[in-house]
Amino acid sequence: MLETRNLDKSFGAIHVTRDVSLKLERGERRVILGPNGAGKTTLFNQLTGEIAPSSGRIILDGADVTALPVAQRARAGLSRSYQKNTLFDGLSVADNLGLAAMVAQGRGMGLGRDGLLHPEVRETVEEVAAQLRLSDHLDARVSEISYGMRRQLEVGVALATRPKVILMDEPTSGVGPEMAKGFHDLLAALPRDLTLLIIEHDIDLAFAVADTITVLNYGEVVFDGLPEAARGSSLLKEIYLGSWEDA
Ligand SMILES: Nc1ncnc2c1ncn2[C@@H]1O[C@H](COP(=O)(O)OP(=O)(O)OP(=O)(O)O)[C@@H](O)[C@H]1O
Repeated sequence: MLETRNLDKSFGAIHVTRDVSLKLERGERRVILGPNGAGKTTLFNQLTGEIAPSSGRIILDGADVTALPVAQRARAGLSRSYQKNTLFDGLSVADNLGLAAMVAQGRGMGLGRDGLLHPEVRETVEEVAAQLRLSDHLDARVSEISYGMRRQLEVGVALATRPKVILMDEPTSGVGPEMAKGFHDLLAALPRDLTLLIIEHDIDLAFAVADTITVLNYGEVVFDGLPEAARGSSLLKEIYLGSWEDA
């Protein structure tokens, strides 16, 4: 479903991703681990098209998208849930989901409320809200909901575009451990044919949601495989030191 072939990215003399080759099957949930500065976000930026790789290819659902701009990759089924807040604070939860659905369904923003009231848009809003346990908050303004709920809504906005693949950059950053656990349960319950690639710092949480794990260190893939095998890797223990001991 999503593949990278020998992705390399340098900023001047700084080599940030090195020969990164990954292959995600449809429905796979893969977690990317790695210390600060390992190149995780830079890898995501290349996948979405925000930055161009220095060399290498990106294949989405069988098509080479390496040269496609961000919007076209999104239309081809690649969606990203951002670490930074990309929600419309003054609008309701329903309208944030509705706008994402409208655009993805090719209905222009110019239609305004008429577009939001379209049955297909409403259906998507209700379905996504149910998946992310936001149904009771559809009429709340984003500025009124909790931080944790905003993080859920960010995933909802990505989901409302009906993507094939969602990239999530630390979806639980800043939320407490209890909430983070609930959040990962939500992710685990998403439709099984949806492919997820998730950057996560917390190893326990990573293991809770991952089918497979990739570890980046200094821009290089140093582990790629099943979580059970990751647990046994001495290289990972070295990279994570203390935090690994707690896992
Ligand atoms: N535009 C840029 N120009 C120069 N160096 C950059 C640029 N973007 C990223 N880097 C460098 O690339 C390295 C990897 O950064 P990146 O943000 O991808 O790591 P990360 O694994 O996501 O880290 P974190 O966990 O802290 O978010 C860092 O050393 C960073 O300073």
